[in-house]
Amino acid sequence: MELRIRNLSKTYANGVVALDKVTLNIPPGMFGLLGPNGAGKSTLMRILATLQECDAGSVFLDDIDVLDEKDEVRRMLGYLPQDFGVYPRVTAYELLDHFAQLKGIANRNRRREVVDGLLQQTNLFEVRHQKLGTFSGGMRQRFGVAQALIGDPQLIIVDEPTAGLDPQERVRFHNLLSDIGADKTVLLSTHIVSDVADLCANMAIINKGHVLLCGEPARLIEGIEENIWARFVDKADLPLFQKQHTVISTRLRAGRTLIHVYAEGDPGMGFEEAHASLEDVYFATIAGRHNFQAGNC
Ligand SMILES: Nc1ncnc2c1ncn2[C@@H]1O[C@H](COP(=O)(O)OP(=O)(O)OP(=O)(O)O)[C@@H](O)[C@H]1O
Repeated sequence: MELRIRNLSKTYANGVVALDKVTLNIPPGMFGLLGPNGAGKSTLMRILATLQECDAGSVFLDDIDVLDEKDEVRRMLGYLPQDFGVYPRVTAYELLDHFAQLKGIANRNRRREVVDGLLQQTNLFEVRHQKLGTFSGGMRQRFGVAQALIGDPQLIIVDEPTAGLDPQERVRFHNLLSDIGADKTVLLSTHIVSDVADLCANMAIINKGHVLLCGEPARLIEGIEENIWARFVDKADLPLFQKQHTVISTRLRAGRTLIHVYAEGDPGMGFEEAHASLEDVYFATIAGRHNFQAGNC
């Protein structure tokens, strides 16, 4: 299913503009919504998940009016919120069974089939009788996906799912999401660029309630290919470089400081053209230097 968001706006009572005329097309497959903390991602996710009202705009899931036909949307939707909490003293099986009841799967045998299937899909079948309080962060997130998948939803929304996971757990979680994304519409909100680089066929960058950029990651990288320059600098000289150039990232490489700058042409001073990455696209966009648009948002 395709999600079409048009001019969606939301201002909180305290005057914070969380979303300002957000327009996006989200086709089937994995779509990454990337932005720093406070960008408006969770607000957007909650509105799409029918948990929060917007002030203006429209959202359609194929021909379902998301803002109006909430019950209809809820039947199609699986949602893993950012602050997904579990009852620590209940087992994975028990809680999933409970959620399945709430989702209206009344028949016991059918429910068992669904719950067992989801536990297997999320690799939790072996630990299904363990209490959720004993689960690692990665296991809890996979459990969160299992509950989001009850009822075979066509649209799945996951909000910041890999924060706090160790590298192995992240890989497992990514594999699970990419399996799901093969035949559903999956909207993944994150501030971790590599999550999007690894998983998403399409993406958008959002900051301060505005969509700054959208398109296919590979094409967005192509669009910035000639504008990213790199060099090592002494840490003490960093403020000087920041004054003279658009420094979009600073990182340590084996104890030395490597900077990437955005420039239309060769900035001289020993810079070399760098192999651009999605991280460069992201930081250049957030820094306001880059607004190449590949495709329609
Ligand atoms: N209930 C609320 N009342 C007032 N302001 C809010 C409320 N919820 C969010 N905000 C503000 O709206 C802006 C967008 O917040 P939102 O949580 O949607 O961003 P985010 O991109 O999901 O960030 P994070 O990853 O930190 O959750 C922020 O400035 C935030 O402080």
